[in-house]
Amino acid sequence: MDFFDYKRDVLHAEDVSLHAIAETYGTPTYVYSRATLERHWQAFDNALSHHAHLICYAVKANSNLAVLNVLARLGSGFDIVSGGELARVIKAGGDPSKVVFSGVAKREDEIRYALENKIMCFNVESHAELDRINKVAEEMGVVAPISLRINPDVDAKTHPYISTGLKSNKFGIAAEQALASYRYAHSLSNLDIQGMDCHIGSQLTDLAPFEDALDKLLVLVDALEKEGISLTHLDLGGGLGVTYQNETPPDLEEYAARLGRKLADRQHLKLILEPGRAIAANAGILLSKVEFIKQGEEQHFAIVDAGMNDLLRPALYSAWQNIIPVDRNTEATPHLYDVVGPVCETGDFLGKERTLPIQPNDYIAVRSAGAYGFVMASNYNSRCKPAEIMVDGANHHQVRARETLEDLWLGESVLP
Ligand SMILES: Cc1ncc(COP(=O)(O)O)c(C=O)c1O
Ligand SMILES: N[C@@H](CCCC[NH3+])C(=O)O
Repeated sequence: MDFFDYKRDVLHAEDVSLHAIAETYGTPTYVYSRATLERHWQAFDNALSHHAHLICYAVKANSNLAVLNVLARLGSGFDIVSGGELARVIKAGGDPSKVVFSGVAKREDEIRYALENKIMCFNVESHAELDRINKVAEEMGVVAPISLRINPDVDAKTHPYISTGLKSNKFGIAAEQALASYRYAHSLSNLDIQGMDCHIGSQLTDLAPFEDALDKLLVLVDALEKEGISLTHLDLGGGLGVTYQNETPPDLEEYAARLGRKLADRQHLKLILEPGRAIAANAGILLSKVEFIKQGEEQHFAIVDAGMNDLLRPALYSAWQNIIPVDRNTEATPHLYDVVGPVCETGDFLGKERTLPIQPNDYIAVRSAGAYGFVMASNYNSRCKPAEIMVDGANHHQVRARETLEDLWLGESVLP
C-alpha cells in the first residue's frame, strides 16, 4: 500500500490532498507521511525480531525534528555524524543512550558533547581518532565506549560517490590493520571496546556485498575473541536501497534472514543497523508548481519553482526520481519535458525527458524525496529553503516554516 496515491484523480499524502497542501502552504514544499515512516521503521524492527538488535536511523537522511520525533516514539536509536545531529536527536526527544556516532573526523568539542550525553558508542575510523577520543575522555574522567569502523574492501556496486567500503575510499580502518588497531585501542586507558562496524555504501540493490562484508567482519570478531577482546555488538551500517525507478532492492525479510543466519550462533552479538534512505526516501515528496512551459530548440522545458538548491540529487548524481502530476484530471496534452528549476545553472534539473500532462500553474510531485532531499538543500541564488509538512492521516502539520528573506542574511553584517 502506498501512502502517496491518487484519490478522485488528485494525488494525496495519506488522506490529505496535495493540491490542498500546495494552496495552504505554497510551493516548493516537502511533504512527509508519518504512516510511511512508521511502517518502514517497524518493518526493519520486525524483520530482525529473532535477534537482539537496535535500529539506529541515520539522521543525515532527513533530520527534521518531527521525523526524528516520530521515530524516537517508536523506540528508534540514531546514527549521527555531527554534534549538530546529536543536538537534533536530543531536541526531538531521542534517547542518547541509543546513539552511535559515525564520521571520519569528530571534533574534540563534539566528542565532549557526546560523552556528556552518554551516547551508546563512537564508531571510530582511525588511530588518530582513537587518541583524540581517549584524550577527551581522560580529561573528563570517563571511559568512552567505542567500536572500530572496518573498511572490508567490498564493492557495493552503487554510484561511485556513495560507495564507501572500498580500499580507495576515505572511510574506516583497512581489514588487514584491524587487529592491530583493536590492540592499540585496548591499550588506551579511557576507551571501552564494545563493537565493530562497517558501512559499505548507499542505495545497494544486491545483498551479496552485505554478506561479504559481514563474513569479513566475523573473521575479525573471532580473531579478537582469541586475543581476549570480546565484542557485544556488530553494526552493519545502512545502505539498503529503495525503488526510485525500476530498481529491485532486496526484500527486507530476505536481508534480515541472511544476516540472521550468519549470526545464529552468536546471540550475544547485538546487531545494529543504520538505515536512512530505506526509511525516509519513499516517505516524502517534493511538491512544486509549473511556472512556464518553454519550447527550446530541441526540447520542451517545464520550468518549475523547485530547483537544484531544493533537491540536489538529480544535479549531483544524475539521480532519477519520478515526477508525477498532482491533478490527473487535466485538459493539458502530455508532452515530453525536461523539468528544470529557476536556478542559474545548466545542471539545474529535476528530471529529463519526462512525459507529463501539465500546463502553467499545475502542481507536480517529485517522488522519493524524503531522504537526502531537504537536508541537502541550500540557499544558492538566495532562494529561501522550502517548507516541510508532515501528514498524519487526515491532518497536516507544518514541521518547518518556509524561510523568509530575513532568514537569508541571518548572522550576516556589513562593515562598520
Ligand atoms: C555511517 C553511515 N551509516 C548509515 C548511512 C545511511 O545510509 P543509507 O541512507 O544508505 O541507509 C550512511 C550514509 O550512507 C553512513 O555513512
Ligand atoms: N546523499 C546521497 C547519499 C549519501 C549517503 C551518505 N553516507 C544520496 O542522495 O544518494
